[in-house]
Amino acid sequence: MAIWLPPLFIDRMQRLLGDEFDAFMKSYEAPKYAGIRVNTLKISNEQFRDISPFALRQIPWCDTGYYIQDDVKPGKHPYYYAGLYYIQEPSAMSPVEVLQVEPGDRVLDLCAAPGGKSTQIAAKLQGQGVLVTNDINSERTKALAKNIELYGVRNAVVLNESPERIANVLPHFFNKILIDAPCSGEGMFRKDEDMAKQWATHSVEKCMLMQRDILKVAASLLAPGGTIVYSTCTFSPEENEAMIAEFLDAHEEFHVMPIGGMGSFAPGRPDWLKQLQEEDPEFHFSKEAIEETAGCGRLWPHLIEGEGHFVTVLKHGGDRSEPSGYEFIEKHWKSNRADRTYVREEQKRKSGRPNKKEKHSGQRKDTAQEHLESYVGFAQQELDIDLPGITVTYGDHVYQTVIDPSLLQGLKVVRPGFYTGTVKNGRFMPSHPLAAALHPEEAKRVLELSSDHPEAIRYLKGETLQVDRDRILCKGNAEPKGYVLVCVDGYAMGWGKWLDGILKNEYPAGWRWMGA
Ligand SMILES: C[S@@+](CC[C@H](N)C(=O)[O-])C[C@H]1O[C@@H](n2cnc3c(N)ncnc32)[C@H](O)[C@@H]1O
Repeated sequence: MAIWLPPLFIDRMQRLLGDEFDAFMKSYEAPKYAGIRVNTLKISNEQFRDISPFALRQIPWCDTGYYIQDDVKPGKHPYYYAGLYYIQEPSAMSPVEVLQVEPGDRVLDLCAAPGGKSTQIAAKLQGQGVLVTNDINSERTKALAKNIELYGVRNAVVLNESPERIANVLPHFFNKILIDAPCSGEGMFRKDEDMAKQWATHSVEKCMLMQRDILKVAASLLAPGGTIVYSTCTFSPEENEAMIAEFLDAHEEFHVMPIGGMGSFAPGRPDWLKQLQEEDPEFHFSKEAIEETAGCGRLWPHLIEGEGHFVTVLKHGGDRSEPSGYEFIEKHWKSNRADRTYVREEQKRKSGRPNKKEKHSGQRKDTAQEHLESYVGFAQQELDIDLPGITVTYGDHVYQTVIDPSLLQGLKVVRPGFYTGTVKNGRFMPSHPLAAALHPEEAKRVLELSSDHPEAIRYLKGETLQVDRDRILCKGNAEPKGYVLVCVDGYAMGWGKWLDGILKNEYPAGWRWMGA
């Protein structure tokens, strides 16, 4: 056998799988599958297939997902830095596919870090609607925010919260919710041997407690007629079918929308639930709930080309015409906003909360207003772009947001919206996420680099480049001097500032190309 597996896990799988066990064990000798998913916020699926530096083979359950050879390094190409694709394990692409996100949806990704599935949801939204992406682990939300920004997402809010606290402020707000639950990770042992070693610590029992709590709250976040997708990357029935049956018994208005037995999804295992119930008095499910779990979907490493996954679509039977929490909130927001701009005044001192003197003199409000004006001036002069939502300032930072900022008060907000830039000494400095989200036709000045030329990597390493005036493509009557959107083969990577034949590099230090 190629990798070490916990003996207790082997015993359990043998008992559960019976005749299938040998084929299952053989899958651990097969190589793991590598995948990338095209980021259609930046490039169409067809265009990417035309320019892909790697040989691509379609993943059956995801239109924009492709197997790549295990020996290529997709993280070492300028297209990765331009956010053209996300490197993702093939089976991990399935939960968002079955959530069936449409432009305009209000989607919550409750356990989102580092953001693979959030970037997939954002691509499906195509900039329309709302994505609230959350993780309870503050360290992991840093990677989540970075991925949202690298992939050019304009309509997301990033939170670092418990599901309960989100439900307190946004009850019944979302029409689609993804719970990619923390789990014991049994399906990832082939991909990541450390997961096998840590299996005892991330025990099935501990994970069940977290999953149960998260599922319990999710129902109060969903609008009538909405959909919850629950997924794990583990095999144990306790974390999968048992969680679903328990949820169904507690929420009679929900049903499983069957996917098991369709396409690549093997059916759920109601027989395993019956067995659990017989062996352990802690488990008790209704007959109906047990039967419904046949509609859950399982991806098995010995049946498909990918790792182990469990996916279930839970549909709320409520009438879609019933007003959702979102409709109440939206009405309140519309009646309370005079124009498209909003000044957030009661921020903490560090990020701009007014001190007593400012509050009474109105000085803080003036500063925020000035920041807004300097952003609007920049946008009018330098961009050709129409962003959804409203502009807000948090201290010196300017964001565009699609959610009423007053709703987020009291929550730990990592990004209140799309971070467009910072105002320093009265001047608006565009952010890197703004550049990453732009298409060349939305910027006044563009420099095109080629992925075949070393200049592209030199730019990504943070080097200053010598660039002749005639290489800066200017729109209308713009002059080459100023902020330039630096692109690779037509796709934005970041900013540079051009003056007299020199392009000052604005690519942020923490994002740069490392190594050769
Ligand atoms: C399987 S990972 C998510 C992977 C992510 N969906 C992706 O595709 O990149 C599970 C995540 O759940 C988070 N988590 C654990 N308990 C949570 C809770 N109660 N509320 C929200 N997130 C939680 C963990 O910090 C972890 O990042």
